[in-house]
Amino acid sequence: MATVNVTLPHHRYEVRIEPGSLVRLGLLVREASPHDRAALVVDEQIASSHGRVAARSLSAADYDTQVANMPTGEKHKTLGTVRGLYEVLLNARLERKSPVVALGGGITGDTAGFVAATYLRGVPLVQCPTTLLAMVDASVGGKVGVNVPQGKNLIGAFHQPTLVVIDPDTLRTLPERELRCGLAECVKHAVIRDEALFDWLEDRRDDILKLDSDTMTTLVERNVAIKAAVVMEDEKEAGVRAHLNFGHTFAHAIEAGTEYGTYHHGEAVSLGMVAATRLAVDRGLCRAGVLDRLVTLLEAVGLPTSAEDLPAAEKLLDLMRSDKKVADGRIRLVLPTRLGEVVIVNDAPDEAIAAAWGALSEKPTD
Ligand SMILES: NC(=O)c1ccc[n+]([C@@H]2O[C@H](COP(=O)([O-])OP(=O)(O)OC[C@H]3O[C@@H](n4cnc5c(N)ncnc54)[C@H](O)[C@@H]3O)[C@@H](O)[C@H]2O)c1
Ligand SMILES: O=C(O)C(=O)C[C@@H](O)[C@H](O)[C@H](O)COP(=O)(O)O
Ligand SMILES: [Zn+2]
Repeated sequence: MATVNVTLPHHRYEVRIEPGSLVRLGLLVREASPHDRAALVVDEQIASSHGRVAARSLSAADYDTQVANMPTGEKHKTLGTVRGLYEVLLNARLERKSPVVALGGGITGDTAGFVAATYLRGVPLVQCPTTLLAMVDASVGGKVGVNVPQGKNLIGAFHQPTLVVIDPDTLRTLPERELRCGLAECVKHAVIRDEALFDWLEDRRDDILKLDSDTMTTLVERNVAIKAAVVMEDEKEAGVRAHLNFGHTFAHAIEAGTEYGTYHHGEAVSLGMVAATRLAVDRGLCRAGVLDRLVTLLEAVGLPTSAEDLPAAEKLLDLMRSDKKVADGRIRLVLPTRLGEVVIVNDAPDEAIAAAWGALSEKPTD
């Protein structure tokens, strides 16, 4: 069992990483957020499996638990879903001290988290991630929110959890496509902060894809530590937290530009990191060898590095202008200078960004 502490100016919480801990969820929630009632928001896909274990555990810890199913998929990370969840909480008369427990991937965590941030102006949130992506990234750091047609996560809040409970054993039921998506954010962490993690991912990728238990726990621990460190340095993205957005200005444009239906977030991030790194190479910010190693690793774990079905570059550029990092109308991009280090640039010409989009759409040559 490992615990990563997240200490912020006005709040602190534990990220508990322990195989088999889902059965003890109720007791862990009671320690962090005692009350007689709780809401369990669960991804409908896992409601009858992990959801049942979590609901039993909460009841055994004396929570009167209101279970709300969250529809699966990025298309449902909307204000419409939020409204439905508000109804459940209101009808159950949940109070200010009643925790909302989010069980599922990042889509459940972000949506239920936004509900927790706004219901009664804010109630305790417990993140219980069941995808690799949500374990290593989405469950930590307090970004919650939903998508709109204009862009990803454009409506949201910062609402830090009271507790994060990670049971890596829940990954055993995760489809392989989703495991690969989680690895995209792990590669991102390695590129922005930790060259040694990049080496380790190159070495251990087969153990990871086989879900070797010790390897998975180490993978989650190392990535949570990076995410927590960045968030502790800059909780509300006034500065370095933007580094966690490496690849995301491109990724979010892909997701919105394809109506949130074609690419999963991790896949879009994979494409986005390739585009951003190619731009960095073109602008002389980093060596071509970095791009080569990045593409090789992403492909080795089965993530996309090119896409022929993207919308036109003008549409994607337009979507990039809705990014939350835009300042004074300028697109701000996180670009690598070497493995383990990135910089923020705001002077990449549209033509250079369009060229990076164009290169992404080119068929790779053997
Ligand atoms: N808040 C943040 O800091 C942050 C960080 C990264 C990503 N995100 C957001 O997270 C979302 C992506 O999250 P995701 O990749 O977890 O997607 P997701 O929530 O859609 O989960 C992926 C799929 O796995 C299924 N699933 C979940 N757990 C399972 C399990 N244990 N066994 C079997 N199936 C399971 C789900 O039903 C879904 O089909 C995006 O909306 C992204 O914007 C947020
Ligand atoms: O926590 C952060 O900060 C991140 O940027 C993590 C990202 O992986 C995540 O996708 C996040 O939701 C993107 O942030 P956004 O502010 O661009 O929506
Ligand atoms: Zn992300």
